[in-house]
Amino acid sequence: MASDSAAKSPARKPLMPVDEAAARILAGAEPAGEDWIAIDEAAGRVLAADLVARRTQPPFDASAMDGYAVRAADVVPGAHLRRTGEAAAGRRFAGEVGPGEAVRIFTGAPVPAGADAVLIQENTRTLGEDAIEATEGVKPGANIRRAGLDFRAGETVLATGTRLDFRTLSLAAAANHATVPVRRRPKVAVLSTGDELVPPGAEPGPDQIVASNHLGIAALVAANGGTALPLGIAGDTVADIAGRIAQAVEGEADVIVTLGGASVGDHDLVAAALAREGVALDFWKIAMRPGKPVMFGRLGGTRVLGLPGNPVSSMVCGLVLLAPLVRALAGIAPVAPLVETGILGAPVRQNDVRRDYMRARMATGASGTPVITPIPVQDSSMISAIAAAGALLIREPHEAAADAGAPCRFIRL
Ligand SMILES: Nc1nc2c(c(=O)[nH]1)N[C@H]1C(S)=C(S)[C@@H](COP(=O)(O)OP(=O)(O)OC[C@H]3O[C@@H](n4cnc5c(N)ncnc54)[C@H](O)[C@@H]3O)O[C@H]1N2
Ligand code: MOO
Repeated sequence: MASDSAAKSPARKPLMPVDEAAARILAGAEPAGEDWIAIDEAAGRVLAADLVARRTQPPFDASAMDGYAVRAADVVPGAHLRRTGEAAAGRRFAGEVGPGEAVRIFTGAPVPAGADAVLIQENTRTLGEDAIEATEGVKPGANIRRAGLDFRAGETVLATGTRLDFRTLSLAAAANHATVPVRRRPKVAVLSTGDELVPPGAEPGPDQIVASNHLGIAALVAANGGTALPLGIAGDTVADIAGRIAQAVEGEADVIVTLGGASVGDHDLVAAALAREGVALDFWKIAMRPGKPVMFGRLGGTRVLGLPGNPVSSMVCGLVLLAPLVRALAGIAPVAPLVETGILGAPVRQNDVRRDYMRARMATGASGTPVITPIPVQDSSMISAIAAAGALLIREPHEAAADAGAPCRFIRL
């Protein structure tokens, strides 16, 4: 954009780099508070303390296969063994396996005393009710999971800061925790602004559109460990916007996100409303495209992030600036989105003063390298384009023109 060129307006203060804005937003952000919750409710939560195993797993030497618990020394091809009982998962064989004996055993059952191997049933033949013939030998220890193979009582199985996902939640449960200490979820109040907005499903007037940004932002907040609190849609008046911000502060939101009204038009009133509520702006406008008019300030312990209303601007700012903050407050590492490298699938022009996050298609090249091709129209109103994009191609301020095949950096969507 020509108006961004420092050369054409030498007196203008340079825009703040995205990384500095992100660092200011994150300054001092750390997880606060802890809840004890039932393990059934804990998926997606973050441990606030180390978890120590409350039992040993497996708690006994257990069979890994269906077959016969035997003394390995007895078992050679053709050996006949007396079948003396049965051990199933949950129901052990109380006796001992003596010389020339075999106990029918199933996967997960405790291995009876006296046995030192499990002969799989495929390597046996049944000789009536009470005897079997081995068709193969077996090595001592074969098909036995030793007690404590997985973990032992008293051992730290999960460290503070671990997010309970499908793997770690299972481990916490197996270690016999019915309740777990987790970090409090940061509360993120989300306010849409604009007279033109109606909620999805409503009947918009001729000059109105359907508000969508708040739902995308709420989904992003939830995915990154926070709880989104809806503040509804404020009309374009300072009083309405300020009133809802006051409500969020009263509700002890950790973060307030406003959507729209961030620019310089007569109806862009978020900055004025924030000022009325006593929010000191740390910055307003940064070297980012989309997302230039983003603003940030604090009111006591509450951080206030004003995102631009253009849907793609709000989503990209959400991903690059808001999600890291939510993750830091939730105690989830790493906070920043992963930046990967690939090659360009089409030439790109020399960039201007703003770091660009271009909506792009992602394909896989011959050697498995990601090939990133920016889509032709980069208008920040196009929700369908970002919904279809596979990546955001990152172009640094003033980055030189580059041809297809040149290395590039991107964030996978
Ligand atoms: N003279 C200038 N005009 C603009 C500048 C500038 O530097 N000088 N910056 C442009 C840029 S860049 C952006 S981004 C936008 C940001 O504007 P606002 O944050 O004030 O956003 P609005 O005007 O409220 O809305 C923009 C656009 O997005 C629609 N919108 C708003 N909220 C929602 C929502 N919750 N869900 C869906 N769509 C929403 C709104 O209807 C508008 O169409 O300013 C440029 N202007
Ligand atoms: O920054 Mo605006 O977000 O370019 O459309």
